[in-house]
Amino acid sequence: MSYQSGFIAIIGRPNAGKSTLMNAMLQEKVSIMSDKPNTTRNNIAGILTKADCQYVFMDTPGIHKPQQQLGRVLNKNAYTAMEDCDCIGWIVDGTQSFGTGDQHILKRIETLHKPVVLILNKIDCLPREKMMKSLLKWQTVYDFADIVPISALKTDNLEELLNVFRKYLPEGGPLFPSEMTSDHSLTFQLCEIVREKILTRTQQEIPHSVAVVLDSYQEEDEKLYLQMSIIVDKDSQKGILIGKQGAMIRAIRLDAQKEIKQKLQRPVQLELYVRVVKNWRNKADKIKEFGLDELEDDD
Ligand SMILES: Nc1nc2c(ncn2[C@@H]2O[C@H](COP(=O)(O)OP(=O)(O)OP(=O)(O)O)[C@@H](O)[C@H]2O)c(=O)[nH]1
Repeated sequence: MSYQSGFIAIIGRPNAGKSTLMNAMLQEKVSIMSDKPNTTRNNIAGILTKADCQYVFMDTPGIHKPQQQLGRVLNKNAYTAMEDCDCIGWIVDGTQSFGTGDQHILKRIETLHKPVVLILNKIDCLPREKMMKSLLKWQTVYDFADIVPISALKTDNLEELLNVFRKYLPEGGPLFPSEMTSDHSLTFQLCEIVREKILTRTQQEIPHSVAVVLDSYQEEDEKLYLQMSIIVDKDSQKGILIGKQGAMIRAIRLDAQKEIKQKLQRPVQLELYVRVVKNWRNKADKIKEFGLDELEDDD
């Protein structure tokens, strides 16, 4: 039997469960996850290699109505993945009904003429009757190549989803080495771990206002010394992130340090600094500098 390989863009509204799904399919954490919308900012490739097939999943930022330049860049990252893939996996939160956000995604999809698999997620929260109703509704929305109900969180029906995706991958050899699970650098992954811990511990505007960059990376014997900057766009946010007597930043540092240690299987010392770059989310050069706009800006 011949080998198949190709790109699958996992798209959807913020919080639909894109990153949870991708990590569950890969059985490895390649994308950070949180209950805050717009957790994912970059297109992240997660690579799953099987004996006769290689899936390259693109986890994309949630498509939303942008308020800032950063929001426009995030949407653009998602649209590019949709244009460049072999198959689109549109994931929706099954507990929510079809809304204007979905309408917007639909309009984009209609222009692309690609196979679209509708993934009805969070069925662990849906009584069977509601799930059937929802499936019927989605069938009327578009001529989907397939519709697959799943729970990304409970890893329910994921084998079926992989079998469905496979139908739409072209014949061809592996696109990446079989041992590779992500296309992002270690630096990117380490900064994302820190950002995830910030998202988990903070509320309101903070999660959307931060960027994390690596300032220095040094190895001494076995130990790794990392210095990172957390960028925020207002002085008041700096105060919140540092917290009372430094309690918040200490907690974030310890959470992140623990996960980085586990990931790298070696001793790690992490230092974090909070810097204010006023209104950075509206500055194209800063968005690029912080690694969020990987693409040429053509609109
Ligand atoms: N109950 C339930 N919760 C889920 C499921 N999948 C994801 N979630 C939760 O939904 C929230 C958002 O999940 P993410 O995977 O970060 O969503 P996302 O679509 O990547 O979000 P953005 O990066 O903001 O676009 C998290 O709190 C997840 O735990 C599921 O199958 N069932």
